Amino acid sequence: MTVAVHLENVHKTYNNIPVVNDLSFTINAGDMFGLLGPNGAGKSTTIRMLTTLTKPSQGQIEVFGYDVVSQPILAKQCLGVVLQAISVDGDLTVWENMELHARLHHIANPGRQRLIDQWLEYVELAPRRNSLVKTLSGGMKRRLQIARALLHQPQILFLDEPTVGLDPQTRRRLWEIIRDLNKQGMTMLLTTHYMDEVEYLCDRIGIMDGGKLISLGTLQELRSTHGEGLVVKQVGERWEYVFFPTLEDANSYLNQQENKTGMMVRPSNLEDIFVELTGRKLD
Ligand SMILES: Nc1ncnc2c1ncn2[C@@H]1O[C@H](COP(=O)(O)OP(=O)(O)OP(=O)(O)O)[C@@H](O)[C@H]1O
Repeated sequence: MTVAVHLENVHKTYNNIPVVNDLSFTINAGDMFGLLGPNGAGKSTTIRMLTTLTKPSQGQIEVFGYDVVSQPILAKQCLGVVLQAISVDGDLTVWENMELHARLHHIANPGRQRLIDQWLEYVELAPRRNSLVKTLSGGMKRRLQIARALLHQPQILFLDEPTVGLDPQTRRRLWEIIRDLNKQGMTMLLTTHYMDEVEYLCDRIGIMDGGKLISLGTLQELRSTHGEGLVVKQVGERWEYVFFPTLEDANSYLNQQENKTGMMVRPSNLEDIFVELTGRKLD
């Protein structure tokens, strides 16, 4: 199994304040990995370190075997990145944005034109190739960012909150693109604070809070660790959640109760686990 990303005891501090704290995990080639966490958890900082945009204060990061600090150029050749802020130039056309990026990556013709055509076609922006980027919708700009990030044929794509601020239909469309790229063999790491996004897209999930990785695994592994069955109890004005190893355990607990008023059993989900781990809900 080829290792795509490896972080070992990674720390990042800004003005002596830790924002990423002792992060260690591995992503294998072909994985679709989701980093879930609330605002300020350290997800963007982690992506910035992984993509050589900022250096870790401590620890080691490798992308496809290349150290991001000592071999940044080689690491950058393997990776594509779609940052949270729309980073395409609004005063250039779609085509010019692609062309500029391709030239920056020293992609020579005739291959350059073919690759631009291919990726614009893929993200369904070919009909808008001569439009100024500032005239595109948010979803189109995001798709352009993705097409641009794929031009130099990276092995891994990093997406920082790719669907934030997009309407539900546009989100779904982007999800299909992300999923399809992964099916074609592209390793993906995406950050998000949307539960449904990780549940729908990701085969492994890392939960970050306060700069730390507080849980890691597949959804099924997380559910097995924290409990697959849940009893929800109404206590006065609030709801109390009690985890049980299995749904049957939760049911038998409920059956033993004399007064079952305000109690309900259901399978646990990612949101329950997140709330259990962090003590709060995501926005
Ligand atoms: N350049 C910087 N200088 C100082 N503090 C920073 C800098 N970049 C990030 N931080 C701080 O680091 C913490 C983590 O921020 P980060 O953007 O990595 O979190 P996040 O999980 O991606 O959240 P969001 O979803 O809001 O982007 C925050 O408290 C943020 O204010």
